[in-house]
Amino acid sequence: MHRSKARYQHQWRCSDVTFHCANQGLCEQWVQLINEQLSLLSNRPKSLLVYINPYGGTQSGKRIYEQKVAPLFRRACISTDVIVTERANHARDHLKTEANLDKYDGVVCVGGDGMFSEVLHGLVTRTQTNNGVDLNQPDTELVPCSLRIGIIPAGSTDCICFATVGTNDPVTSALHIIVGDSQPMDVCSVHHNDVFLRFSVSLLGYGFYGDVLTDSERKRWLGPARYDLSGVKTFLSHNYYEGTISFLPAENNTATPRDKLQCRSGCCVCLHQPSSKDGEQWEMSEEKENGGWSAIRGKFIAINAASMSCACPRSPKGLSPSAHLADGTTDLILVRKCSRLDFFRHLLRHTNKDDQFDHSFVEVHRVRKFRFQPRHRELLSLEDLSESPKKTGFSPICSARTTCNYSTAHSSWTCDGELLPHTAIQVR
Ligand SMILES: Nc1ncnc2c1ncn2[C@@H]1O[C@H](COP(=O)(O)OP(=O)(O)OP(=O)(O)O)[C@@H](O)[C@H]1O
Repeated sequence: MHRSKARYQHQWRCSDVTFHCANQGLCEQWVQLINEQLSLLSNRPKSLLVYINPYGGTQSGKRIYEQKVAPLFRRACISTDVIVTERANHARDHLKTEANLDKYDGVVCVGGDGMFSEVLHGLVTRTQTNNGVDLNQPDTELVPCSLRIGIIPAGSTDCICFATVGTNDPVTSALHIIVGDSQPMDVCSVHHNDVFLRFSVSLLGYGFYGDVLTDSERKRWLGPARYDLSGVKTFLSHNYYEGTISFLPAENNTATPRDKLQCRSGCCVCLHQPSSKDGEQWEMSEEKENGGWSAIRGKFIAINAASMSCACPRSPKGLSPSAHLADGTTDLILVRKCSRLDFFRHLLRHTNKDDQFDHSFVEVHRVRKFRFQPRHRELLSLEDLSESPKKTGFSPICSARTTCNYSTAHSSWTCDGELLPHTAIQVR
């Protein structure tokens, strides 16, 4: 009841307003004047490139676009080029190399968070390539993209749409796109040594969420229900992982992850953060803070970095309810080894009003950068493997001892719903 009410508050609907006038000449003047005024609104897009993932969520992306969104774009006189993707990474590769971006005012993705991530990677990579920026340099300054990305939700979780628009509703998103609304968003770059891995805008999760994703990938045929099944299985496995997490706190930031502020469009915390235009200032303040790195070594059930609240219909507050969309920080949440019951109590707080960080085994830091180093090297030798697997409870049934040890010494990082190939990462 409460949830649907909250979601309804953010829903937009089209409505018709009829003006009456007996004089046809005057009517025509009105129409001409309204059209002239609309064409002066430069933030409204006139031409869009649309990618539809026909297999996202319940496989209804094409129908959603054709029935709910295309008619609105037509009424708003927006011209579109529509590409229905034929394979994973089709949209990313097309944007990276082929798409004639000068033709468009924005790119729209019809799908879930994975589809958004594809479009983000395509656009950001293309912009860096065009400007000669080497993504493998972890400290390089990225050139901002000139095109905006619109999301028409048609995936399983649609967390990025929910966290930015407040609801997962294709009509609301289409109307925001039509009127030219925009919301800046932090983008984290993730490196392994000096190799660029991926960008992240929502959740980087090691341990619990990494394990849920790893398991759910094997159950894709189940559709969105796979997350529930894998969630229960991972919860019962109750694994923990050892490693060292180092981070650079966002010291000058006035807001904290435990204040009750919720970031919304026009948020004053985000508005007062250095923008990419102030890049030089930013670099200088980072230089000064270089000594300010902290390190925590321990056994963790979950390490989560939330660059936005990560709210979704199931968890309306998200993993970090007060995380900001565009303040240049991410909220690093460390859940240390604890009992299964305690971890359950922590998870439950994602769905109710209680402070989810108010547990002795949970800590949260607002950071600008962090690094993670697993205790065991990624390619383990047989000697390393002789150490006992780190488990607190049920062990998966497993015949090859070496495989068991390797898989229990490491989790994987989920990066906005994609698995990373390395566990030792640097994030900025
Ligand atoms: N034509 C296609 N065939 C197969 N996979 C595709 C195709 N187009 C895109 N994909 C891939 O499908 C994956 C999932 O898509 P998407 O994010 O749209 O849905 P989802 O996973 O159901 O939703 P969410 O990410 O919100 O949980 C993406 O990683 C994307 O790269």
